[in-house]
Amino acid sequence: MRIAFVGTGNMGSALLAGILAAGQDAEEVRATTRSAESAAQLGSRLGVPTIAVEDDTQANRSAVAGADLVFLGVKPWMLAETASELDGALPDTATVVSMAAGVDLATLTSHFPHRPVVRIMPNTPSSVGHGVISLAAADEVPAATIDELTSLLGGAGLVVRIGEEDMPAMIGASASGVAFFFQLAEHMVAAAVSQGLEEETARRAVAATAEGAGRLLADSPDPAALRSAVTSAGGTTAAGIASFAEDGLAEIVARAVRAAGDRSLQMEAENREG
Ligand SMILES: NC(=O)C1=CN([C@@H]2O[C@H](COP(=O)(O)OP(=O)(O)OC[C@H]3O[C@@H](n4cnc5c(N)ncnc54)[C@H](OP(=O)(O)O)[C@@H]3O)[C@@H](O)[C@H]2O)C=CC1
Ligand SMILES: O=C(O)[C@@H]1CCC=N1
Repeated sequence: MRIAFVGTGNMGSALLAGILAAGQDAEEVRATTRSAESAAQLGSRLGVPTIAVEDDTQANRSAVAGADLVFLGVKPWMLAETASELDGALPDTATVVSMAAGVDLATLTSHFPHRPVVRIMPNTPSSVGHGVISLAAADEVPAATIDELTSLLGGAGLVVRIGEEDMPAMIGASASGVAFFFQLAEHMVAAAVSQGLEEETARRAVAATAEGAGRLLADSPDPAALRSAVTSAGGTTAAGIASFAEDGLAEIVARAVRAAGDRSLQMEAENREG
């Protein structure tokens, strides 16, 4: 299967790294970036032929020529411009896969009429094969295409087929959600350092704790039960959990998850109008 990545930055390269590590042949992939510097870095890091638009104004058109799957990893507001640029270069049989937050399937279909269009929402742990990739497809996408895509993306992590109406919740829970875990880790490191721990020690301890928590959750996805197993009555964890409750952690997290999803809907409207 020939694959093009148009725009291969933080998210595109994470997804590509996961797919390659799972066995996708790098020679079958073409990637593009805006700058020559990014293209050189990506090419040497992933071993994928990469062309920069800065070096070759036809880079995106050349990359998609002959492709079966075209991943769009440019910023959401660039989708319309990218679609016009690819007009006439995209093979009739190519499936278009957008990872843009804030561009809905109807808008994608209007940009790429007569092409099967799929919307995915990956997250950055895709680079190490532990991503979450939500997938919503336009009605006319053949089941065999979705199966093939699901199998490819499975190399980068857990693929969850959803209706598009669930995209905002999945953005809050996984695509943006992974950053919420990172932010909690940042605050835990800072708190430990403020109590005298060396920063490097704190970072390593928090990272290993996050990895351990993730592994336990993967085996038994019931966070409340896992938390309960750590929490002795009248003990240290109970003191910390009570502090969280007093400060309204549940509401703080709910608002953040909702804010991410709401912003995606707002962006969808902006990108429809724009
Ligand atoms: N970051 C994340 O965790 C997630 C991002 N997304 C979505 O992924 C998309 C990309 O986001 P992200 O990876 O964070 O952004 P980045 O800025 O890291 O990546 C954008 C990429 O597009 C390239 N680019 C810019 N202009 C062009 C052009 N004209 N032609 C070809 N390539 C171009 C950039 O090249 P250069 O580096 O040279 O500028 C870069 O490789 C967005 O739509 C976002 O909504 C979805 C889920 C999660
Ligand atoms: O912050 C963003 O807009 C992108 C989409 C989801 C994660 N990062």
